Amino acid sequence: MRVCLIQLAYDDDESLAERTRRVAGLVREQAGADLVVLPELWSAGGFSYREWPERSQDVRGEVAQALAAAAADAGVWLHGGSIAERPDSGETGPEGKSLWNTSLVFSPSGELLATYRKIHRFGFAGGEPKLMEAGTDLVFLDAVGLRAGLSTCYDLRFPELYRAQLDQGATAFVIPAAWPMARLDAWRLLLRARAVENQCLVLGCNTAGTHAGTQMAGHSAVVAPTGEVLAEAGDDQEVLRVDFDVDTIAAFRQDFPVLADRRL
Ligand SMILES: NC(=O)CCC(=O)C(=O)O
Repeated sequence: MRVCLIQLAYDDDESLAERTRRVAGLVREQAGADLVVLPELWSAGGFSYREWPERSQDVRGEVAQALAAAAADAGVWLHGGSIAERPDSGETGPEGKSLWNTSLVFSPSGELLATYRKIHRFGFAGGEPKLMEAGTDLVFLDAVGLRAGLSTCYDLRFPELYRAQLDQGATAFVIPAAWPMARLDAWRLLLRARAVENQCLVLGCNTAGTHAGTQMAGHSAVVAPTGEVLAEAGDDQEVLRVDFDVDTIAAFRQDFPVLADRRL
C-alpha cells in the first residue's frame, strides 16, 4: 500500500476558493497512491476561529465536491482532512450549536463514504468547545487492507479512544491535525505512543505554515506498529510518501503478542 500525507502549509491571505483549488491539485498529483490524507480544518483554518462561521460548509458543500472530484480523478482513497461542518439541514447538537469539526473520507470513485465528528474539542474555554459541538461516534475507514480508526488532532491525547477503536478491530489510525510548533515534542511522542501501545500503524498528517498568529508544527509522520518512525516530514509544506506492507501488522502482533496479555 502506498500512502501520501499532504502536509499543507497556509497563511491568512489565501481565499477559500484559492485554497480549495490548490488542495484539489495536490490530491490529483498523488495518482498512483492508494490512500491520500489531508490535515485538519485546512479549509477553515485550524486556529482561525473567527473565520469558521464564514468558511463552514455542509459535508456535501463546495469543498467536499472539490475533494470528491479530485479523489475520483486521482483514483485514490482520500481522507480529506476535516471541515468546519454546518449542516444544510439546520441540525443542531445538544449544546444548541450547528458547527462540528468533521472529517470526510472519499472512495476512489469520489463517493463520500465516511464522516467523523471530532470527539475531544480543543481550546478549553475558547475555540472548539465554545463554537462547536462534540462528536460521539467511533468511525472507521475499511480500505487498502486496513481497518483505520478515525480521530482528529487533540483526540490524540486521549488513549481510551484508541483502545476503543482497537477493541473494534482497528489495525491503523488516521489522524489529521493542526498541531502547533509550541507542542511539537508532545505530537511526536503521542503518535509513537498510540502506535506502540495498540500495535497499530499511525498516519499523522499535520499542518505547516503560520496562520492566526500560530506557527504549525509540521512533522507529519508514518509510524509502524513497532513504534519505528517510517517517515517524518519537516516544518514546511511537503508530501510524505510511504510504501507499507499491511500484512506486517498481523505478523508483528503474532510474533510479539502484547495485546493478548491485556487484563480487563
Ligand atoms: N487542533 C487541535 O486539536 C490542537 C491540539 C493541540 O494543540 C494540543 O493538543 O496540544
